Amino acid sequence: MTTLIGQSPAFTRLRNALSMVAATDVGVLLLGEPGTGKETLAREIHASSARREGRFGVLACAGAPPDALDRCLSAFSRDAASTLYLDEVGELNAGDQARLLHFIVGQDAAAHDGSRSGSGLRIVAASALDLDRLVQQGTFRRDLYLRLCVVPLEVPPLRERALDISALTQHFITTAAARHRVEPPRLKSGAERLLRRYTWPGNLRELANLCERLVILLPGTEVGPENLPGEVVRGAPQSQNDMGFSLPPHGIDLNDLEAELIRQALSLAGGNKSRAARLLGLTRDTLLYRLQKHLIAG
Ligand SMILES: Nc1ncnc2c1ncn2[C@@H]1O[C@H](COP(=O)(O)OP(=O)(O)OP(=O)(O)O)[C@@H](O)[C@H]1O
Repeated sequence: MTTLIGQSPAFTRLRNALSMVAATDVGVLLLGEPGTGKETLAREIHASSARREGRFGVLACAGAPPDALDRCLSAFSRDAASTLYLDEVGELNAGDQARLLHFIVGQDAAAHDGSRSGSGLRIVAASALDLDRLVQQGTFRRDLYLRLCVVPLEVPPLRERALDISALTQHFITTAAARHRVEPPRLKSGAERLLRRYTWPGNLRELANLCERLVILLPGTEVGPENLPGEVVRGAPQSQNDMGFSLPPHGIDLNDLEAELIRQALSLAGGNKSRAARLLGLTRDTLLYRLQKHLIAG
């Protein structure tokens, strides 16, 4: 079982909510980007619940064979108390959505009228897609959504858990080194800083993969910034491109911006037109043409 790492405020809030829902049997919907730890959290709900002795099953709904849901539901509902994790539940086709709804409604009715003996099957669903939007678009049944989503839990992306990055990195390095039976590499402070600054679009999975790569390629050595992938070194900030400039939401006047950049280049180059042209990636002739166009005195 995975040791749950995380002390950041966002993760602590989630962990508290998790222990509250684990004590109940309500439907839980985990919402979060790929790789944020949804399956790990679903396993934690199961392991901290009264069902911990029962089975934990996983169905990846995206691309599942036509009868996979049916087979899972009947196999797991035979057990006394198990949990079924439905990953990417928004990918279920219309037929499977109807079957799942029918199963949940039947189970709830049996619990109410006392005709069910055991504790039934608990469904924990997860989605990286915005299920609410799928409901509005008519591709996901509202009645099923309401049954699955008694408690929705938002799983934060790693970029909102910067305080957890060092502990997670250590954890992934230590466990990968033990798995591969090698000495763990040690991170220099510059490398650690870059890992904390990066925005991790692939979330914990991307960090875990990088740690495993470092363990395999650099066992027992010191890891510096030069050993990290380019995107981590560059920082790849989400809202900015490689130029460090983003178009403001209200837009700009391109003509005015060009004139302003030319003035700044001339100022930086101390009035030297050839140097100013190089700063702007232009030939000297093109710069002269643009100086005339913007009526800028050279
Ligand atoms: N809190 C945590 N502490 C330590 N490791 C974690 C934690 N959460 C997730 N992990 C690890 O991070 C990796 C990704 O987690 P997981 O598979 O649960 O994410 P996911 O959101 O279900 O991914 P996907 O959406 O791609 O199915 C796994 O290696 C898992 O063991």
